[in-house]
Amino acid sequence: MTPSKPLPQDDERLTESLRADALMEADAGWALGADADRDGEQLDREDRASLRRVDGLSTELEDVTEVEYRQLRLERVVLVGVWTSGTARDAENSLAELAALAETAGSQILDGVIQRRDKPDPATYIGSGKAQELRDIVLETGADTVVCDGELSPGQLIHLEDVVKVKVVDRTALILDIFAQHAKSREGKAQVALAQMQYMLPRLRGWGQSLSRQMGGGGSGSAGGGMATRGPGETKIETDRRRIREKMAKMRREIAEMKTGREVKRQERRRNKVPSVAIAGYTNAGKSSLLNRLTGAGVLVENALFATLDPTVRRAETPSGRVYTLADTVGFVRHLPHHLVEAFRSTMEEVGDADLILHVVDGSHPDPDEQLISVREVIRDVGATHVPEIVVINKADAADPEVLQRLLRIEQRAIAVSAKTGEGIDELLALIDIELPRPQVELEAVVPYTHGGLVSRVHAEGEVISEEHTEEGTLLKARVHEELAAELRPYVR
Ligand SMILES: Nc1nc2c(ncn2[C@@H]2O[C@H](COP(=O)(O)OP(=O)(O)OP(=O)(O)O)[C@@H](O)[C@H]2O)c(=O)[nH]1
Ligand SMILES: [Mg+2]
Repeated sequence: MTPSKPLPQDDERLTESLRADALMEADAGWALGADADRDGEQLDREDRASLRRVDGLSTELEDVTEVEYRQLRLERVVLVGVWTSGTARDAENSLAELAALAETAGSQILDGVIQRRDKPDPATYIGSGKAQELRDIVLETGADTVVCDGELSPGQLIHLEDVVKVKVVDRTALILDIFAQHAKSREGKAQVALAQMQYMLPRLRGWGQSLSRQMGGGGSGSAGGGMATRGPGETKIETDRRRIREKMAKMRREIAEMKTGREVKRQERRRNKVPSVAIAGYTNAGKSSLLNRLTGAGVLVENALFATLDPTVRRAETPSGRVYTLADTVGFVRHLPHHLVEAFRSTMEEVGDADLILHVVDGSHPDPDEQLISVREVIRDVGATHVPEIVVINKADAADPEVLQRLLRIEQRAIAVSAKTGEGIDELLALIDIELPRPQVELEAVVPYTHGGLVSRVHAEGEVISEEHTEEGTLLKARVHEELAAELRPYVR
């Protein structure tokens, strides 16, 4: 057993952190030789542990709130999962996903452990005995952070931190951090910042300390300084809470305004009767790749989770020439922090408004069924179950053919494609054409050549059955929406 040295007391901390800079150099040198003397003497090991710990202390542990609030700057992490139900494989998949999330956030994974329990320990999440073992792993690997695969209560975070003596973060904080790194639009950033504040609020008590520094920055990039000073009799924590609440209220108002702008655009699209298709699916399933493949649009594709955090809407055309909009959406993930489900409702709402959902699933993933289930849960949450769905099993080039066959059998309307190679894309385009709502009015009209614009609109917004150039004008047989039908009325035969 590795002897675990007690965490330095607060008064020691100052001295330690003063020493930290000087030790950094020595530490770097040590790291290179770390593996070589892994089996060295006990004392040596203890030394290593204390060096590592100081390293972590320099900013991380003391300023845990600040770090958490912006960017976690996770570097060397150990993952911990509590396996309460399902098979061992489920638990492993969940931890593998946590690893992908942590990597996306920019960290190096040193180790991962799963603890079998009926339910998470209310005090330390994994139980105090296991927490001690975890402390040993932290020491052995030189990790500076432990990432737990779940949402921990503020108390659990603190207790576990006390035992493992490095920063402990949970899945929620991790996802929030990734979202903060990836959000691009003003609205996206504001939503993430709001979700982060919501997450922070109940966790202030435990982490106590000063919040004033972090209030200056944050995901929103809001103005710092000039914060109200503490009123008489108000404790630091109360002031901090009040500030956060005020800021949250302001942010909610701003988000509401931004939402109105987006709503207007959506209304416009609806008035123009342009059918809309929403691409939804688990994160990293290949939604953006599919959008690019279907429209030739240059949307960011990345082998990282949550590459897309802002809705992208593109114009597309069916093989028969019908125009529709295609919207890329935020990827879903299991245990999406509920603050975020709320915050990202806007993108999801787009899904509920769509005429058709392309539900993209990664056919090469170890458990695509689970992905389908969790995405459908979200679809249900945002009240979009009435929208017809095509299950697009992507990455057919990399998937196990048997898995593809099985999914195609169980899903009613499903198609296997590869956004990478283009396999199945033509069939998908044809399927979209079939599934998109058809314009209601069928008519035959002779449009004078002076009204060429109207003919183009019939092509774009309706469905041309036949077209002929006659002496009086263009003879069109077409299906169009009511508004266009009204405009064509003078020329109807
Ligand atoms: N082999 C293979 N890889 C693919 C295919 N489609 C996408 N990928 C890869 O999968 C990764 C994720 O693709 P994205 O299009 O960014 O996925 P996304 O669903 O938009 O992901 P988020 O926006 O992060 O939720 C990238 O590395 C792609 O190159 C495919 O058909 N085959
Ligand atoms: Mg994407």
